[in-house]
Amino acid sequence: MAMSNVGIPCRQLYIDGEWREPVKKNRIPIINPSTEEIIGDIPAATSEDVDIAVEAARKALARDDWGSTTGAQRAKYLRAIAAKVLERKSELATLESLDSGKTSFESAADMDDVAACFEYYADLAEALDSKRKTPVNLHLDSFKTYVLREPLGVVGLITPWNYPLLMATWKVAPALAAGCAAILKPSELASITCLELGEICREVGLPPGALNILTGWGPVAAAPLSSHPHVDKISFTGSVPTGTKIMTAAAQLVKPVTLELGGKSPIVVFDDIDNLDIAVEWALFGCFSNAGQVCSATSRLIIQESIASEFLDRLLLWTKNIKISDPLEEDCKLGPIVSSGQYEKVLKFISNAKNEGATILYGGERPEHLKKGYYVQPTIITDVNTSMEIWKEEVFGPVLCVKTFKTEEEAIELANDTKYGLASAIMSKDVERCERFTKAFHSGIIWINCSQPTFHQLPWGGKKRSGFGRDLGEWGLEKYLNIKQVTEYTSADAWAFYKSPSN
Ligand SMILES: NC(=O)c1ccc[n+]([C@@H]2O[C@H](COP(=O)([O-])OP(=O)(O)OC[C@H]3O[C@@H](n4cnc5c(N)ncnc54)[C@H](O)[C@@H]3O)[C@@H](O)[C@H]2O)c1
Ligand SMILES: C[N+](C)(C)CCCC=O
Ligand code: NA
Repeated sequence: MAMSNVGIPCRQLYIDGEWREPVKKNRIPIINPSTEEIIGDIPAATSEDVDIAVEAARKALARDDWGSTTGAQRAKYLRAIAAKVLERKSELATLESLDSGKTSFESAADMDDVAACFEYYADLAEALDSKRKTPVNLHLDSFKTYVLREPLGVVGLITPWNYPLLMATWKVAPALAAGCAAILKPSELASITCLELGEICREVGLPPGALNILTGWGPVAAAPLSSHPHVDKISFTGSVPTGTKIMTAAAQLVKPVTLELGGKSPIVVFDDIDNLDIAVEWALFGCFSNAGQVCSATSRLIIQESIASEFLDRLLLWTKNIKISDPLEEDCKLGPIVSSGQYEKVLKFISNAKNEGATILYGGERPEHLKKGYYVQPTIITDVNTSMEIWKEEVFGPVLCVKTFKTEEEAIELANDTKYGLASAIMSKDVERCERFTKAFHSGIIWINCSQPTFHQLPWGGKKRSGFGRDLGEWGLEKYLNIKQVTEYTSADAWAFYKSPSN
């Protein structure tokens, strides 16, 4: 096992710019999924702490040092956060790997993305100043009108464990750029780096209450945000069942929500591809990176029959070549699943597929050389039909299922044969065909001749059961703004709708 000399910080809840013990004083153990050992603990917030954090956020909005800031002033904080993340990049990346099982390469890439995302929203915060007040010309003498873009208020940000700090950043950075006050609730399965974000905010002097970070169990520490009368919006990334609960609770208060949920995304490969190995690598990366714990994982390979056998042969060779090890080991390409619960779920999906008559072409088990840790081999499943669970449900593990097609019509039908609609990928050198598929795919993200590359300038989100609303890009900022129209009557004349009693 690779050793790490990075210590796990012992933190409290980050509320109102300081570390505070949870009211009920409870803590949750941190488990390293590679060793199954307890390596520390995190505070477990309850609704009492949520109330205190919401109050701190309200006060921050009412105070000049946060509530009256310009975008340019907020940008300075965002840039300072980005700089601190880069300063601590190697330590934060190691913490992310220890907590979530993510390979050190992927954790380091996440930290670069985190810093770049804060920088990007710093740019947008600055740009917001010139758009804060936009006149609207009605071509009327008697009215002057304009539109204000204001911070929406107090926002609850509830995030998952698969990209712990990155998924939090996709929400925290635009929320702060917009001038909102936020309460972040990261996943209980991986919260360490999000708590460190609290320390970074403290160090850069972010005004107290602008960002509060509550760790804890979802139903106890996050659910009260959805039903809190003083939380103006919930932005959520996570599973469909939790998203449904959040939307139900928020609906009682007509509270807006953004839901970034799961997926069962297709990757369609045509026989006109120039280079088999290049396509094979994208298929692999699309499903096995981050141990398949990716909402947009292209976990259904839909391959043209004419090249299926050759493609699968190459796929097997590449898959066997993946280094599975402790995530901190050099060149590790596949670490463990995040927790024992998720590990059991992934294994159950594989055994159900077998029981339903599918073939486990490769993998499906714990790698022999790893006796401890929540490791699953990269798994390829064939002889799949469209009524099987493995075709329909999100596994959130390194499990690829394969189906073949003959015609383009059949391919698109298979691709869209899902309740989800997050991402879709096509591999083909035929430009017009790629355009046809771009239009025909029912999803919010399209990848052409690749799978997974993500840029923070572009909108991220899905349709159907994958949710609605968008993170990232200008769309990721807009949802934290209240659009306020202002109409001023500028005429000296009476309105003259009613008869004046003095006449
Ligand atoms: N679309 C995307 O961008 C995206 C990105 C990452 C993950 N995901 C999805 O997330 C899922 C995996 O993440 P997960 O297991 O952490 O999801 P999850 O739904 O179990 O948990 C997500 C968050 O919700 C909280 N939560 C749990 N119960 C809650 C409740 N009753 N009310 C409010 N919050 C509650 C959890 O504590 C956690 O912080 C997968 O389905 C995956 O596809 C989607
Ligand atoms: C495509 N990325 C960068 C892996 C991000 C996926 C976010 C959701 O799991
Ligand atoms: Na963990």
